[in-house]
Amino acid sequence: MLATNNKIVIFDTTMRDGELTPGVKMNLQEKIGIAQLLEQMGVDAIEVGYPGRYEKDFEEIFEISKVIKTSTICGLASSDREEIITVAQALAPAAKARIHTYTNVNLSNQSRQSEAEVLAVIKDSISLARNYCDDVEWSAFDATRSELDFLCKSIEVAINSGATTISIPDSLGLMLPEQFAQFLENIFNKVIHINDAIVSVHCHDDLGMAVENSLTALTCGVRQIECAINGLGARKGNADLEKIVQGVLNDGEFQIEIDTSLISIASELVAQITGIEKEK
Ligand SMILES: CC(C)C(=O)C(=O)O
Repeated sequence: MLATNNKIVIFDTTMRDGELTPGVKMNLQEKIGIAQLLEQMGVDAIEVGYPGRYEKDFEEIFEISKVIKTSTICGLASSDREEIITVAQALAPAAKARIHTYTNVNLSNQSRQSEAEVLAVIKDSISLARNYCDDVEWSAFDATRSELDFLCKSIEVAINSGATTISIPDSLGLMLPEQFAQFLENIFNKVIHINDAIVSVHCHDDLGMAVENSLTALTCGVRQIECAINGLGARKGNADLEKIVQGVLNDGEFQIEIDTSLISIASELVAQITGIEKEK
């Protein structure tokens, strides 16, 4: 069943996935400047870092959580207990906090765990995150290379365990728009409680399809798009925030609350900090 609400949540990952762009590192002051501009712009959720993996990200999330009031501040963790507790501690000062936790659902990638074990990991990690935070996003890492029935079972467990946003990443950017739409439609048809959570997409641009795939996803019921200023992100990057916002506005069917006049200022600021100009 399709979602009926037409509000699109804009989730920015310039400072988390964007920091995986080859050669890019941002310091605390730079991240504070970017976060303030994203907040002014009206970005709903700002992902600042991954403190379980990168020590410097703890202080960045903690300090940015003190200054940002209207946008949700988000930090990433794997399903590991210590990583979830660390991100919860980093988010402690936030007015609006989100724990984003992920689990690899492509079992062909890891022969160590059975389906039942992975489902238990999903349940335990999300339940733990919910003890700290009412707003928990769960990402099905490598979803587009996973087995569909297992992916759907995983999503059902994630929702039943308290995830409020479910993200379906195209982690390696392998999908073409029609394929991705069919894949998402299958998920919406098979997961019984899918409309109890906001469904998100996180598309990588390896085939140059991140923006098109993300916008196509809206017609399938997706209501959050993960994107980055100047399309920064691992390998070829993530969906470019400016193109996503413009695409949503042009469509006219969805509601979005972004001050578009600030996007070029953010683009220039991020280009100056990273040394990477936006591709036209
Ligand atoms: C952790 C997840 C969201 C990710 O970055 C990816 O799948 O690309």
